[in-house]
Amino acid sequence: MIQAQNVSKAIGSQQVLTNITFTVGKGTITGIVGRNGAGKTTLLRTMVTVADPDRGTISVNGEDVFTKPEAKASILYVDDSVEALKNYAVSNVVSLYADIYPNFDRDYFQELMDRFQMPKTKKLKQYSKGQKALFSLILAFAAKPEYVLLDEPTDGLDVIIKKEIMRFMLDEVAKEKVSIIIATHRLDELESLADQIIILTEGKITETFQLDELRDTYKKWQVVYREKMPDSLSDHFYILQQSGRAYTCLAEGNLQELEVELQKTEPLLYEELPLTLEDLFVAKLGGDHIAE
Ligand SMILES: Nc1ncnc2c1ncn2[C@@H]1O[C@H](COP(=O)(O)OP(=O)(O)OP(=O)(O)O)[C@@H](O)[C@H]1O
Repeated sequence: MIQAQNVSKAIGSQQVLTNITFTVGKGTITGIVGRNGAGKTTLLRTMVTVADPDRGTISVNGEDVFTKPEAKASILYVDDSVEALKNYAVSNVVSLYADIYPNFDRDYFQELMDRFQMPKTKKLKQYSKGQKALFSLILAFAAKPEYVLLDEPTDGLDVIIKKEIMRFMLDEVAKEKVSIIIATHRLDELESLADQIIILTEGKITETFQLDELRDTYKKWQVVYREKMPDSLSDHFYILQQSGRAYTCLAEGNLQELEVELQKTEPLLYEELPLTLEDLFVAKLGGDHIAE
């Protein structure tokens, strides 16, 4: 388990992180979502001690990462540093990783290279931007860390590869019990992936959501009335969209009771629709916090 407690950091005169507190459990995926400049990268860099906090602590399984090097060694941060190695041969970069990370698994590395059909080039610079991003991920997971921190991991990747990577990450979490923390400004990419979402706004955590709990408390329905939706429903039903007499709404609370309430209003028809993260965010935060 990683725990950040009251982490604060200023860069120059700017307060970049303020009282950041959260927990990441073993074998889970956490999304840190925020707009550009919200402090996501600074938070990840602090977690791997590249940046020092002014206050607060970060621990792995109870051990402080700043005082216990072995605690830090279980976290691997994937940024764009592969770009800096672009003049190196692929084999040299693999050797470098194998030297740094004692659990690096060369067979698994090769398996992943084949799975993602990575071209057998000699130099890293022969990879496209997307292939370099993919290569960084392959290196990271082949190193078999306990925690992987990813900064905008799917930037520059096409839709098909993105989907494959999402599936791959879910497999890794299920199979290897690795925990993944993804910093992103794309909420939609965390759909059906994250267990927990942390919203970072101007360096502060403004919301933390456990997705299981959210899905137990919300339901989305499309409801059509002969005339309009009765006012009696509006307290527990958040209208996401209205088109004439058809409403797409989100119900919050005791969902069984609310469905009975809905039936009592005798709609012409109503049906349940799949819930998306974006719906939840619009309902919960009024749309202001959706990172675009
Ligand atoms: N080395 C630095 N010098 C000065 N300011 C910095 C430095 N690094 C970060 N900042 C400032 O800290 C704030 C947070 O930056 P950070 O890169 O952590 O945000 P981010 O959420 O990762 O943004 P993005 O989504 O654009 O990558 C920004 O306002 C940025 O300008």
